[in-house]
Amino acid sequence: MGAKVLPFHTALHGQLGVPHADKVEDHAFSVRIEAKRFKRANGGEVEVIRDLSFVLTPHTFTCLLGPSGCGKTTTLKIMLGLDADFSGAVSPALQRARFAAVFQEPRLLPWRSVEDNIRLALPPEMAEKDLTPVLDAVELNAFRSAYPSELSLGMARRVALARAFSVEPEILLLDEPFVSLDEMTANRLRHLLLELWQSRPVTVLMVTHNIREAARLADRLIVLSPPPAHVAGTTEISLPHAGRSGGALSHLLVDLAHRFPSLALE
Ligand SMILES: Nc1ncnc2c1ncn2[C@@H]1O[C@H](COP(=O)(O)OP(=O)(O)OP(=O)(O)O)[C@@H](O)[C@H]1O
Repeated sequence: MGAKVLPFHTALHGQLGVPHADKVEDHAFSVRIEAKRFKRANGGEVEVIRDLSFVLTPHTFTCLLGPSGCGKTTTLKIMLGLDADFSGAVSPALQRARFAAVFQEPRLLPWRSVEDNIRLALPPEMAEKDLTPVLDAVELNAFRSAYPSELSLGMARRVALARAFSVEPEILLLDEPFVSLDEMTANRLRHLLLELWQSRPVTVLMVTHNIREAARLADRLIVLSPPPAHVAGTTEISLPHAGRSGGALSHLLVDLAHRFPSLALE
């Protein structure tokens, strides 16, 4: 199955004041996984992904949803170049892009301060970068000299977000970054992510199980099938983010649950 080119999201580009690309194909980030298999301990193989293709339109916020074990993390790993053992291809634009990734575990070096954890991720040309704005954004300036053991999980996740944003990525991949946080902290971080995403052009792909989270953050959802995973459906969410609360959010969720019944069961 060939890569699908999905419609260019002109409304969002207008909203963010981002110049239109001449041709989507020049800039879009495409992923085509014809097959991904894992070896089993008994010597057999299991096919986790088959004919999974999607295109990320630049500067959009996409959520990747699907049943547990369908290959979402594996897809991110392939995109990050951490798993090359698959048949298919990712677009050259994707391979060239500056990446940042945020995982469930903040993955901070315990022997380094907050500031050093962020600074270590910077490319050489940004070595002297002023980190005050990004630390202000995550409200951690007062903790820039603190060590990870002195931080709560929510604070450590904020450091991970700040680290990801400080490298000024073209693509930000997030793998359930807010799971197992209390709802208030998770909401604060979602809001922060949205603000950071709106503050500069970055293409975001976030894996989540949380349909409510996806409905609040994404402007596009990609829903995967059970394994071997392929794209079961995609949908655009055009409702402005500021309006995604109360009755409007409930309507959106009902509509999504109707369109993708498997998500309602997650
Ligand atoms: N290194 C590995 N070796 C063998 N099997 C693996 C390996 N990594 C993942 N798998 C298998 O591949 C399948 C997909 O795993 P993956 O972590 O990508 O799923 P997921 O959709 O992210 O799951 P979840 O939503 O539960 O986090 C699972 O069945 C998993 O057991």
